[in-house]
Amino acid sequence: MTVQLDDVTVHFGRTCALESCTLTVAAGETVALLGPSGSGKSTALKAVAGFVRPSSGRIRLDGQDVTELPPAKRGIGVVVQQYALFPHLRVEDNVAFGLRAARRPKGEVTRRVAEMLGLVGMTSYARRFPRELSGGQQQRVAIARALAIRPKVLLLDEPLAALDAQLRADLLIELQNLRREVPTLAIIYVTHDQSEALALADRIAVMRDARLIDLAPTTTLYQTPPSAFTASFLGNANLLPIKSSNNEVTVAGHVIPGVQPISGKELLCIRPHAVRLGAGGVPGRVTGVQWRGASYQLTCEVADVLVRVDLAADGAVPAVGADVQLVLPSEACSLVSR
Ligand SMILES: Nc1ncnc2c1ncn2[C@@H]1O[C@H](COP(=O)(O)OP(=O)(O)OP(=O)(O)O)[C@@H](O)[C@H]1O
Repeated sequence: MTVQLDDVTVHFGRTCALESCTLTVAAGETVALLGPSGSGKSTALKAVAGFVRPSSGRIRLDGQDVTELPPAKRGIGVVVQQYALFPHLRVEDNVAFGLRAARRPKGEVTRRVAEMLGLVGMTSYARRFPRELSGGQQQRVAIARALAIRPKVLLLDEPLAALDAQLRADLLIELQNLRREVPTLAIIYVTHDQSEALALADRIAVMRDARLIDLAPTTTLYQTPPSAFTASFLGNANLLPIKSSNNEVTVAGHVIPGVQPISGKELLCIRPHAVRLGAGGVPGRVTGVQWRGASYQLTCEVADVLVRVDLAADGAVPAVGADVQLVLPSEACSLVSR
């Protein structure tokens, strides 16, 4: 099922929580809404679910306008950060809840509950109460419950935020498996954690100050971000001031081969792992060396900017104070606006 936000604006009193948001998520596609706290991610999700009413704009599912439809009639599965299971119901009854509310036949409910618990690896916990489960297990049950009604759209709002690092990693893998097993599901995944967005999403929509500012396939956005904000939000980024003239781009007076100027783009973005040390690069001086286990991170001063460089831990590492040349391969460079 295709999910469409068409020029959706949401106000809470005087606060504009979402401004003119337009986004289409195709069947089988996962789009992450990524952005800092308060940027409007949850509001966008709630507008799709029907929990908040847009001040203007329309929500469409497979082209059908559902803006006026109550949440329960939209056939959407929702999972939020605080698992919100019914505490007095056993796991199996939590998962069965939506099916029973829809008055599905008993045999079907039993079959479907078993199927869903199998999908999230919780079959042996069917008779437990939520309080007898870990956070990660509760979140698995919440996902099973959301999927039990066979929604064509799944909305996930920071589903891993309350979990510790190991559980987050485990559940991220489960969600990847889920995508394979329910290949037509459209998923909108709200997070402020770029690693979750990178791991899961086909496309990422970056939100800032109630606006969707950048939207592109995940790898494109990571490798060639259009703005400094998106570049930094998606991971470590060096953002180096450039000068453009005669079809050339220079960093600290040094021409970067293969990079063409673009009007309005004043910074060169390159990830620390893409910078190499070698002859013919931009001259700099090492000001810091940090061991990170699998790599070293160097800080190098180039003119008056600091450039971070990741070097494999098994190679030669220059000492603090050493003069180096930083090679910026053109295929790893993108020009971004401030
Ligand atoms: N029910 C509400 N009443 C009033 N203001 C609200 C309400 N819900 C959200 N807001 C405001 O709308 C803006 C966007 O909030 P939203 O929850 O969508 O952000 P978010 O990006 O999901 O943030 P977070 O990552 O912290 O959950 C914020 O300024 C918030 O304070």
